[in-house]
Amino acid sequence: MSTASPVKTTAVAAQGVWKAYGQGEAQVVALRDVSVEFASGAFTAIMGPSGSGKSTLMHCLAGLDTTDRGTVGIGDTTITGLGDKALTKLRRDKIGFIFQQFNLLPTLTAEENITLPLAIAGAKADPDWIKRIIHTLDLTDRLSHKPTELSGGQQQRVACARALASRPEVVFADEPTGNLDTRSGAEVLNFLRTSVDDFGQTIVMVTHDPNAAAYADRVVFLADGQIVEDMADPTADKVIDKMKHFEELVAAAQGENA
Ligand SMILES: Nc1ncnc2c1ncn2[C@@H]1O[C@H](COP(=O)(O)OP(=O)(O)OP(=O)(O)O)[C@@H](O)[C@H]1O
Repeated sequence: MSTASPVKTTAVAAQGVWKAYGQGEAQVVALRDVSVEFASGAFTAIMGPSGSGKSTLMHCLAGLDTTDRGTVGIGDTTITGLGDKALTKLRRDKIGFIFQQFNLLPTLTAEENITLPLAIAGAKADPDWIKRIIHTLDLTDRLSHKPTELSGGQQQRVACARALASRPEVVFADEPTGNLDTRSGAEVLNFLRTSVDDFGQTIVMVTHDPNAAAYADRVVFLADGQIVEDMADPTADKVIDKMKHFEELVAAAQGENA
């Protein structure tokens, strides 16, 4: 049964975001006036060439980095200008993260890794919800294992369960299949898709892989710090085709910035 609301609200929004690193001649402008909205209950992929600003955008959206100009909102909270303490609380309460390197704590079991963020937040786990995620991820037999006793695919499925445990407003996934073989990667992507379709989860995923992007509802393409394309209902072929034209897109974006 789908729990997603038929009326799409905005889970994450960036408005006029600029971000530069360094000073003077050495300055790199990573984001140039980026405005983008991510609907609740949708799965969006962010793609673009290396250095196009994907990680910077995700870090700014997730409150892991500050913007130079512009605003970012998560749900009904404007996070721009929040202090460290408020940002930490917001990330803990409203955001789930999935990283390429899994980032599980090696001394804890799979189950402890899944529930640790809730414990740190002092929040009570919803046992039925946790059970449902663990069952969907086929981790029931692995809960007492430590990360070193799990395959890469199993570790990433534990990381998925951890990200969803608090039912966050949005899950940011940074190359979640980058370290996985094709089969394990497909299992993780199928789960992310299921979490959107069945649980109404919002997902924003950075990826280089057109096959991974095809699991999303939408692909936002970045080039040279700007959004150059917004594709609905992607297929791997459509994405590959678009990537072939990236040199033209980059040239067009650079022409506008000249
Ligand atoms: N902390 C930093 N200090 C200086 N420059 C940075 C920093 N972080 C990113 N950059 C620069 O900003 C630009 C955008 O980087 P970003 O990592 O967002 O790109 P990306 O699209 O995620 O790249 P990749 O696909 O290679 O991970 C690049 O030119 C990068 O070198």
